[in-house]
This record gives sequence, structure tokens and C-alpha cells, in this order.
Amino acid sequence: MEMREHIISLPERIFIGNGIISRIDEYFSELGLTGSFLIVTGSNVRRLIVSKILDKIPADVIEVQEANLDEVRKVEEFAKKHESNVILGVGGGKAIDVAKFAAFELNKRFVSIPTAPSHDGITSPFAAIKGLGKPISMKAKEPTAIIADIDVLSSAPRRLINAGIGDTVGKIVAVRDWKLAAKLRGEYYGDYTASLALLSARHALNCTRIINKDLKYGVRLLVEALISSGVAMGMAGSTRPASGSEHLFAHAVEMLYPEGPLHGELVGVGTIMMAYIHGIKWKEIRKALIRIGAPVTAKQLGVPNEIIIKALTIAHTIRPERYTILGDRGLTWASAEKVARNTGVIT
Ligand SMILES: NC(=O)C1=CN([C@@H]2O[C@H](COP(=O)(O)OP(=O)(O)OC[C@H]3O[C@@H](n4cnc5c(N)ncnc54)[C@H](OP(=O)(O)O)[C@@H]3O)[C@@H](O)[C@H]2O)C=CC1
Ligand SMILES: O=C(CO)COP(=O)(O)O
Ligand SMILES: [Zn+2]
Repeated sequence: MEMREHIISLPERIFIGNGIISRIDEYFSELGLTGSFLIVTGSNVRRLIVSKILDKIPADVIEVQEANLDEVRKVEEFAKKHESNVILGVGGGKAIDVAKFAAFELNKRFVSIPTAPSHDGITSPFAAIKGLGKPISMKAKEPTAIIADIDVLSSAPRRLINAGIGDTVGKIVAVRDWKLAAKLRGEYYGDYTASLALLSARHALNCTRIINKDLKYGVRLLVEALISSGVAMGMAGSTRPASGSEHLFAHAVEMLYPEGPLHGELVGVGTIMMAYIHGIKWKEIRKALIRIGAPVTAKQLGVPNEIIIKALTIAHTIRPERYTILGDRGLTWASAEKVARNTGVIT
């Protein structure tokens, strides 16, 4: 079978360990990263963590509030003016995505320094930027380096850690959806990247049994799962192994209720409902999320029942080219309500 050109974007070096942020200067010289550095971060992370980096390397700092196009343009202007040649994303998914997208557009090197294990954009060469027309991620820059300091990541609020588990268990459904698309639509299915994404999900499920007893070990397992899920996306050249109908639900809620829950919290609840529709282990997934104290109901998410139902009915319209269990026509209002009720998401 003839193969079209396929490009794999992977990080050059991953540093992971306890207290390693204080070795950033060594890592940079190992990788030959010199010149003018720009840290893209948020206000909380700037206050709590950025000084640890500034103690070791000189860098400009710019704060962003949202992962949107205006913030990306602001970072790009700053980087041009200050001739920054390495852009560091320091924070949660939003700061990392803005840095990653700006580095992509300016063709500068990008370094990912996650401060919360809340999402798998830590490694992926994709960024979710509002204002590009769709609430889904777009091609961006792969990291030259990832610096994952387990002490920093474990100090993130527990809610963010739990969100990372939610984002990762989602791969159980994403891979099912992908298999279905291969069967029903003849879509290319990458067994290797699908297996890698599933392995991440299994790790995340394991993590729910460990993290309450040993936070740092649990966070390490989770970070490894997030990194390998990002690698799966980089190898697949698309977010397909990591994002299916559970992410479509999450994106739909984000559109209807923008100031709502964290990305990974929505993906976790989406996973319960989509696993139910697939007829797979939704109760086990729900139990695992309850075990760690992650939200499993609309009330715990702080989202009105009507938004949950509406999101289920429009989720299939968000990325029509990516076939999932929701099919081309999606769920009716009555069936969406039934799914949400039968899985305990609404009462
Ligand atoms: N590119 C990709 O492949 C993927 C991208 N994403 C995207 O990532 C985003 C979600 O990321 P998420 O991390 O959940 O949300 P945010 O980046 O919005 O982070 C949530 C909050 O956590 C704070 N925070 C981060 N680290 C710490 C810490 N150590 N201590 C205290 N507070 C901290 C942030 O502070 P501050 O205000 O300082 O930023 C922010 O207020 C979404 O936009 C989603 O689309 C998700 C998955 C994959
Ligand atoms: O969040 C993601 C993977 O966890 C990226 O997925 P999307 O392509 O749906 O934005
Ligand atoms: Zn996600």
C-alpha cells in the first residue's frame, strides 16, 4: 500500500524528576539553548513558580490570561521586539498552548515547563487557541525540551491533578471511537499510537489507586501517562488517539458555558457518558473518578443540567470530519437526557 508523507513531531529531550527545575541552566546549556528567553505564564504561576526559573536563567516574562488569538499576538509582538529566540510555556494548559502556538508561528524553539499535571498538551505538537474558528486544537510546535519537576507538579491544587486523570482516562473512549471510524468509514487506524494512548489511560486508572496514599508517586505516574499520550498525538500527526466523543462533549460545554470547569474535569464526565453509549466499562471509570474526588455529576461540575444535555446534542457538530459513536446526527434531546440520567451525571 502506498503511504503518503507522514511527519512525526516529538520532543527532543524530556527531563523528569524531583526538584529539577533548579537545573534548568544545565539543561539549557546541554541543549545549546542560548540567546534571549521569553517566559509565557499566568499570574498565579508567576507568583508561585517563575522566580525558581529566574534564579537560574535570565528571561523576559509575559503574562497571559486566556488561550486566545489576542494573547498569542501579544506574545508574538513582545518576542519580536525583544528578539526572543526560545519561548518557554510555564503553567497549565493555557500558558503552554499560547507559548507553543506563538513559537510555531514565529518558528522559535519552544520549551514546555508544566506546573500542573492537568492535561496532555505538555508534550503534544498541538495547541487549543480560541479565535481560530473552532474550540479544538491546531498544529503547533513540538517542544525542544520538557522540564517536568515532580515537586512543582505535586504542589498544584488537587483539582488540577484530578483533571489530568480525567483527560487521560478519556483515551479509553477516544481509541474506541477511532476503531469505530476505521470500521465504518475506512479511516486509517494507527494500532501503535492507539495502544500508546490506551496505555496512558490504564496508567491513569492505576494512578487513582495510588495517588491518595502517595501523592508524588501518583503524580509521577500521571505525568508519564500525559507525556506518552502527547507522544501518541505527535506520532499520529493528529489528536485522534487522544480525543474522541468525550472531548467533543467537553468542547461543547466549553462553548456553551465558557467560565465553567477545567478541561480534564469535563473530559472525565464525558468519558463516563460516552463509555456508557459504547457499552464499555463506564461504571469502573466513574468509580475511579469518585475515588480521587473528581467531579462525576453536573452539580459537582457546577454546570446546569440543561447545558449538559444541550452539549450532548451538539457535540457531533464540532468536528464532523472526525467520526465517533455520536454518528453524523448526534443524540436527540430525549436520548441525551437519558444518557446523562442513567450514568448519574444529572439527577
Ligand atoms: N494542546 C493540547 O494538546 C491540549 C491542550 N489542552 C488545553 O489546556 C487547557 C487546560 O489546561 P488547564 O491546566 O486545565 O487549565 P489552565 O491552564 O487554565 O490552568 C488552570 C489554573 O491553574 C493554575 N495553575 C497552574 N499550575 C499551578 C500551580 N502549580 N499552582 C497553583 N495554580 C496553578 C493556573 O494559574 P495561572 O492563572 O497562573 O495560569 C490557572 O489559573 C485548555 O485550554 C485545553 O484546551 C488540553 C489538553 C491537550
Ligand atoms: O485535549 C486534547 C487531547 O487531550 C486535544 O484534543 P482536541 O484536538 O479535541 O482539542
Ligand atoms: Zn484533552
